Amino acid sequence: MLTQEELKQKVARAALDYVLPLLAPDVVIGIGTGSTANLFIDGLAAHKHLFKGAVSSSERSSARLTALGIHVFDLNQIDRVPVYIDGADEIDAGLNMIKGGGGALTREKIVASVADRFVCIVDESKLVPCLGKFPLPIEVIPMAIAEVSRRVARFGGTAALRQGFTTDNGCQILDVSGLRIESPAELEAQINNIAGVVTCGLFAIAGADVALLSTQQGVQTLYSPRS
Ligand SMILES: O=C(CO)[C@H](O)[C@H](O)COP(=O)(O)O
Repeated sequence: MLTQEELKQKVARAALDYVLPLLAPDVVIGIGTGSTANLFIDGLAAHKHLFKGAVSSSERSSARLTALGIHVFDLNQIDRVPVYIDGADEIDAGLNMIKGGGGALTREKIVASVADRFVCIVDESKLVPCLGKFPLPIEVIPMAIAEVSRRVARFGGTAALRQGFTTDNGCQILDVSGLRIESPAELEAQINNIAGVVTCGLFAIAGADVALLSTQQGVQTLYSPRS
């Protein structure tokens, strides 16, 4: 029986196998945030001579990439990102996700939106029939915390301020529990439309294109029904 850590290592290796054929001297790849993404970064470092560099979804990942000798570009300098590799907190069969457990959801959404392909790397504990057991992170402009909390209560959720945490964008995170997420894309649009919300951690309007799912039986590849 593989541990969750071993499952993460296997999916990080599978992500490396996925990315290696895409690497070329002019290629900049997108890299996410979290323990699974970290394992991918560590494996990628051995191949740094094969590609130009990376754009990253957090200061933490940028620091790790830089320390391993992978050049990190400002996204404003880059016009093409062939692939974005990142984990998730929950993913469903339609490759809709909840992300932001590490608080990097906004930059994750930005880098993912630039990338041609979002490849989500998860262990099987993250695959759920319906999103919402994992509290939904929402990045909020600090002055709007009380009002956004009241607004999300209308969707059936209870918001808790993530204590002692400030995002890379100088904002705060509300973690919303108790949501029943039947239409993830619809809820994503509704929450993102609340004044003061930077973005919510639902990735459903544009979910992942591919998921590499690490199971006890091996790594499975799932494709988005949208693609
Ligand atoms: O969205 C994220 C960070 O904001 C991560 O992708 C998510 O929290 C999964 O992390 P891990 O790979 O450590 O389980």
